[in-house]
Amino acid sequence: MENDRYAKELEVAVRVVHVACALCRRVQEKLFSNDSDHVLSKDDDSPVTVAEDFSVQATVSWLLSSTFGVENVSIVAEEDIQTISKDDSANLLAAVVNTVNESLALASNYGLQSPESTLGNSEVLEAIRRCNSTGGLRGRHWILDPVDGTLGFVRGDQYAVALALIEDGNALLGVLGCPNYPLKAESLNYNYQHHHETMSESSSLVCDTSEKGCILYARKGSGEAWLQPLISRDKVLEWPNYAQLIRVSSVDDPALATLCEPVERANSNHSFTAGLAHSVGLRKQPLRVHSMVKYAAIARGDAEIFMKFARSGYKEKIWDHAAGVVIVEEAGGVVTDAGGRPLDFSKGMYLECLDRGIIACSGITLHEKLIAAVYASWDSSNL
Ligand SMILES: Nc1ncnc2c1ncn2[C@@H]1O[C@H](COP(=O)(O)OS(=O)(=O)O)[C@@H](OP(=O)(O)O)[C@H]1O
Ligand SMILES: [Mg+2]
Repeated sequence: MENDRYAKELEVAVRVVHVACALCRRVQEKLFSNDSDHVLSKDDDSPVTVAEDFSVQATVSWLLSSTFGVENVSIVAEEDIQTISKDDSANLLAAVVNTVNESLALASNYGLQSPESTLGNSEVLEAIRRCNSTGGLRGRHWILDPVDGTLGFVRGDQYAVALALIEDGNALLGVLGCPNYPLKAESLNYNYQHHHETMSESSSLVCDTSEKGCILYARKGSGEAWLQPLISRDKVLEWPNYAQLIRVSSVDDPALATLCEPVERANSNHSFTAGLAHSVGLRKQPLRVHSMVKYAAIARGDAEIFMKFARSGYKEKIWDHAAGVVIVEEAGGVVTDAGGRPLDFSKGMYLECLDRGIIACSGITLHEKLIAAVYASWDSSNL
């Protein structure tokens, strides 16, 4: 039956992302209790929790392979095996193996199989190495960003675990774990560190922990996007875990619409997007949000527009978008490049054919206005 297609894959993917989010929350708790061993540096010098990235990648890889069979699982993921296989990476590997085993031991709480015995170095390395697919036009591939928005993660702000399934180049399933996105978002400027300080000052707020963090997911063509709360660590995940349907905002008046964009100027040209925003009549201050939580915000109706215009020469990666695009589209939104074309996930690891930038909107009215504004202003921009 058409409706049952990919139902198992989607359920497993959501359960796996629950495990990954629980892992991230544990690491982040350690990070903010002054355990700074977790903060290492990536080759590009951006602060990043390298151990965390590898741990999530190994955990997701092991769980998908044990559920569907190693031979049936191809994964395209952000982290490659080089960094962790170096001779001087023994401490990093030990930390990762430890975190992976802690996480997998809890997998049965999420309805997944835990390993019969703890994994050794070589098994964890093998799980990471298996994520070496490059995707493409043929076959079925899982697309994973283990920790998207690493800056947001180290700042105690927004970050996401993103898992998508593409088949023959089409993004079919999207799952976004957003561990710091409150279920009832008064503000996307929500800050984890501040939240914890406030909680320790006031015991009456302790019950709020269950209100923090959610997973969004959707299957392409279903016309439905769902949100589940994360569960606290002493609970067992009962499917479908209070899943609720989500829908994009119905606001189509630019004066009332909220724009979301990357925090870092290096990742998107803020002055160009400000020009577009002004020319279509946006009046509100833009929200700068780390990670694919921007897609989650559009899908949930907390904002109406997401735009990203990277500097020329930067190639967008499929794992930074695939899960978010499926969820926004099924929640009723529109996502294209700046030429109005759908994002093409069939060209390998990169969005090779991307025209200039990405525009995601809650509806077609805002989207058409923005595309027209890009055409009107592109030539005078310096991008
Ligand atoms: N120069 C440049 N331009 C555009 N995009 C870049 C660039 N460098 C990195 N990246 C990718 O952007 C991902 C983070 O995007 P965000 O929207 O979360 O950025 S921001 O933190 O809000 O500024 C980030 O994902 P993560 O590495 O998973 O955090 C990168 O894949
Ligand atoms: Mg990313």
